[in-house]
Amino acid sequence: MNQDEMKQAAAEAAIQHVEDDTIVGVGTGSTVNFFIDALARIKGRIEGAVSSSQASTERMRALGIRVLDLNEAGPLPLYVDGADETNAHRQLIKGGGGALTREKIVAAASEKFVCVVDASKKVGVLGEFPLPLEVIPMARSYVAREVAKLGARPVLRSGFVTDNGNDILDLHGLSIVNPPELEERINQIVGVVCCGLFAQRPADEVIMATPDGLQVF
Ligand SMILES: O=C[C@H](O)[C@H](O)[C@H](O)COP(=O)(O)O
Repeated sequence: MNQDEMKQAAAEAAIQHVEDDTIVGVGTGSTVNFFIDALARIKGRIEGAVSSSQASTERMRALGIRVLDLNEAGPLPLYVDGADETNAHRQLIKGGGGALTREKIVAAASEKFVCVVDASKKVGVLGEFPLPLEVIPMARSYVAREVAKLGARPVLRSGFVTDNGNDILDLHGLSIVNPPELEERINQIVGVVCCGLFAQRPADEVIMATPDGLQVF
């Protein structure tokens, strides 16, 4: 199985969590794109979806999936999304595609967060993948100085603007031994819109595709 086949296997396995006549929260990225394709095949069974990015919205609309505003959808039973890294505690780094803020909002508004990944995403300690922060543009230098005090090497994602009109700082060089604590500290820095650590609210279930089959934890 190559990496794309593993992403597809994990994403398609998440379809079993989708219940009839519900609104599904949908994440962003190459793994979730396989989930969207699978969701399109059962679109007659669901009421619609809430999207976490412009990219996912466009893909779902092109496939005929009804996309609703989160403010009109109410609490969601299920959110399905990928991740850039996961540890054994289902704590995640997300935001490689820059969609972390809307992803965190939709995840928070959902009862169950199912994360779909291939085996390359599983790590012992989070932080090898640079941790994305969405920041208000006028605050980016201030935030960069503050996160440097935490041991990070912040790099501005050049030429990238989030769906919310903000910048992304990617934090290199972190070995995140206490993810909830770091998430809390970063959340307190003025100018940070969202931290790509999903640790205070980890995934409820990770479906990980490996060359030998699916693992669920
Ligand atoms: O902003 C992007 C999201 O957090 C994605 O879920 C994450 O980057 C994983 O994406 P992919 O499935 O393409 O590896």
